[in-house]
Amino acid sequence: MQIELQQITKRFGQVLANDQVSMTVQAGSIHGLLGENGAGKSTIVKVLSGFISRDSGSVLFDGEAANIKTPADAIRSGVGMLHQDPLDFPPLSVLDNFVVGRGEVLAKGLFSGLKFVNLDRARQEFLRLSETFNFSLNPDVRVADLTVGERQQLEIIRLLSLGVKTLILDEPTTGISASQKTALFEAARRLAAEGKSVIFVSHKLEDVEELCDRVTVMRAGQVVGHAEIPCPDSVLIDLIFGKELALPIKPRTQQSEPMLELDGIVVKDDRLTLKVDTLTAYKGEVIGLAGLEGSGQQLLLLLCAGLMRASAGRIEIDALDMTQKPYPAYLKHGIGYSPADRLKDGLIRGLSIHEHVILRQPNQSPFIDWKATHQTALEAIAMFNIRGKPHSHVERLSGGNQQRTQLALLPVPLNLLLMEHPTRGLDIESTLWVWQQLIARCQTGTTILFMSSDLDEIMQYSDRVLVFSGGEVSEPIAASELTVEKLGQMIGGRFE
Ligand SMILES: Nc1ncnc2c1ncn2[C@@H]1O[C@H](COP(=O)(O)OP(=O)(O)OP(=O)(O)O)[C@@H](O)[C@H]1O
Repeated sequence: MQIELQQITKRFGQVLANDQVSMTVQAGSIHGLLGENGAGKSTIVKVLSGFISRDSGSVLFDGEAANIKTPADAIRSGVGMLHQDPLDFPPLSVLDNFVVGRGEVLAKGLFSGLKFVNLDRARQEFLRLSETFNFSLNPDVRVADLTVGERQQLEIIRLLSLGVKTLILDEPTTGISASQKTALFEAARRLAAEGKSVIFVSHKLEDVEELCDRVTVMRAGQVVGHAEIPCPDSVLIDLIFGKELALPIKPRTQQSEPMLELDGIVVKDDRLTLKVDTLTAYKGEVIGLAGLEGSGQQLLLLLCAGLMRASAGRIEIDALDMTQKPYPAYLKHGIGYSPADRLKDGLIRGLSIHEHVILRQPNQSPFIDWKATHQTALEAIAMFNIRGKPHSHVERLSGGNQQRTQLALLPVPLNLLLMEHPTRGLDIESTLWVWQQLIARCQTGTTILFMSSDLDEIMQYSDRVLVFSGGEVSEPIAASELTVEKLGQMIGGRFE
């Protein structure tokens, strides 16, 4: 099915998110959609998939005007979207999620609106599709127990079973393993070979170059260009940002004064027991935590942030014994935490940037100084280059601007900064900018521990790396002694 978007305009209040956007996606192609944070990519694909309505413009499927008002309309017309955070029902089983949105009308009369699902037939179809795409999914486990990559696989086959001919993937490679990414790319290529089309929204140029046939680039709500792949990185970067970008350089840290010392640590959650015999992180050092999601990296970060207690062992930060101390003691001792799920754990939906700034102020007075805090919010917005106003609600900011807001709220100075996926969902320029800020903090003595599923990021910015595999942790390894291939093997459990 050929898709044509013609002069789509969408405004949110004063923000012109899509300004006369036109693009054509050919049947049988994989079409990349690139652009910096806030460029308008999610808005245009949400218009196409019926999640938001356009103000003006038209959508044509195979030359015919399409009237899409809801996601169900879009799916009926053959367009389905895989969201960055899959829109599934975690307490239900995989099979129950698979049958959502389908069924046959069997009854007439009083019950004529009801649809019935033949679960045996659905199971057969589920297993067939799962096998076709090499997705190893168990229909009987709860979705809450799946990894992000498996939830994506489930959503893909659910959409395909509903007859989708154009699949929109919104940043699908963040937070999934290398093998899941291979299976995802193979599935996309298979769909294109069958004459279906894939729209691939991403910030990762290497993924776009590996997968796409052509790309459309957006900036500030408008389409600024199209390119056939292969295309040099420099051309794409120039289209995306309108300028060249320079990599921030991190000087290697001298291992002198310890900042964090762990000894005989055992920390558990309901899935995993993590043991760390000894670990010393030095002032100004960056330690990258590599591993599949759920291998213990987050447990270590939560422990060091005082958000989880160890069942054994000792933790010392900047020469102070913090073992079993409560969370406020960690805050007071200059420990900062930046969670991956910005809207669930980092920021508060429904509150503005200004209100977040107020919450961060030390409350020496029972009264709020609205004028002074408004000024502080303005300064944070200017300093962190946030595209938003003090009164902007955080859930309305683009992903990149939410991350900038979260960083702007971290106290200065900090002894220890613990970060989950510091640049997940950020465009290249924002990623470089975030690391510039983090490197500047290290130069004033802050120690950073960060987890990331992006092995290049781990290699590029870490002084040393810890590899996690099923609760086991490697010795710290100098990043200079690692390659991405070696790191990949270690993540697979080959520590020797
Ligand atoms: N529901 C909304 N209400 C108000 N403004 C919104 C809403 N959704 C998006 N915007 C604004 O529209 C602009 C485009 O946002 P959009 O999410 O489409 O960008 P994006 O290119 O997908 O960014 P990112 O890569 O960061 O996800 C941004 O300025 C954003 O703040």
